Amino acid sequence: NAANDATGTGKGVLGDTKTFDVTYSGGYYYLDGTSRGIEIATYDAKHVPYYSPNLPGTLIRSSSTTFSDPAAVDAHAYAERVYDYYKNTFGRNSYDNKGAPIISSVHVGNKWNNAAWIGTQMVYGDGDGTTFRTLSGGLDVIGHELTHAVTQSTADLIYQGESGALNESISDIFGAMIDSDDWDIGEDVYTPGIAGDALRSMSDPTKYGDPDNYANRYTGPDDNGGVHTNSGINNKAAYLMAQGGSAYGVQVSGIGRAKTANIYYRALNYYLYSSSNFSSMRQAAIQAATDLYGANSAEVNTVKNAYSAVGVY
Ligand SMILES: O=C(NO)[C@]12CC[C@H](CC1)C2
Ligand SMILES: [Ca+2]
Ligand SMILES: [Zn+2]
Repeated sequence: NAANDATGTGKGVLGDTKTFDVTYSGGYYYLDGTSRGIEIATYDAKHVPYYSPNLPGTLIRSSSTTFSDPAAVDAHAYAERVYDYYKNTFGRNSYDNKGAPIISSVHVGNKWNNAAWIGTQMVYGDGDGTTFRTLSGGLDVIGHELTHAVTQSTADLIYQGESGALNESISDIFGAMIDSDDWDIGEDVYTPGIAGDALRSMSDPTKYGDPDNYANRYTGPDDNGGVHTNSGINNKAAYLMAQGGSAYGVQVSGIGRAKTANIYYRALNYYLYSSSNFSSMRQAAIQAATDLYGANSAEVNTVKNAYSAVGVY
């Protein structure tokens, strides 16, 4: 209850100090905040794998309000940031819009170069220190993972083929909207020894070998039919929608991040469905923009041009 609410503090993965909600009980402060009206709690998995029945692990506590585990500090503080984004931007109360608790486990697996939404909670690996540093250190990664939960609660896009690529792209789009200073994904945790690179680029997916046009999509079996690759096609469309630009001879005038986020959020909630493909993504975005801005609006025109620019009709 409010009486036990307290403010914790600690250094994150990149050495920055942040504060977050904790609860005091019996001589300890726990990474378990309830001041937002929902529970946000962070656990130490103690290296069990992401499929272990022992998840979430041990609720992280400290004998003072200072927390010394950077992975936990960022997982907890960034979960609050992502909750606040969805609540403040769209009025959405947690990933299910019904106030579901947001549970995260850090130190999952052994030097695991990954993070995931496992259907019930978020899990973060520590990385091997070369390919990744501990993955909760990226706000866009946490935004990406929690958006998988939002997608699961709305369109529930099937995680393979074109619907799977859209599932991945929706997570990248909102990860980039929340981590709002760039159009890269994972830059804060990817290859700590190499400056300036990222796992994926939305402004130029081809920079990291992902397609930026439907004609160049991957059609093989790997990675559930290339869900982390073909996401580049829709990521490029979203980038062009927000920032403007030209691709493959098509000019797009940008409508900004906020309107782009509104269009995708509305498409996700009302027009996308589990087997949506890229063509239905185009239609869903046009319909959402029509609802929001009018049939003959500049916004609708931009949506059409953005999808034409990436070869999606
Ligand atoms: O795209 C992803 N999951 O679907 C990633 C892979 C590395 C970052 C953490 C999780 C992004
Ligand atoms: Ca980023
Ligand atoms: Zn993902």
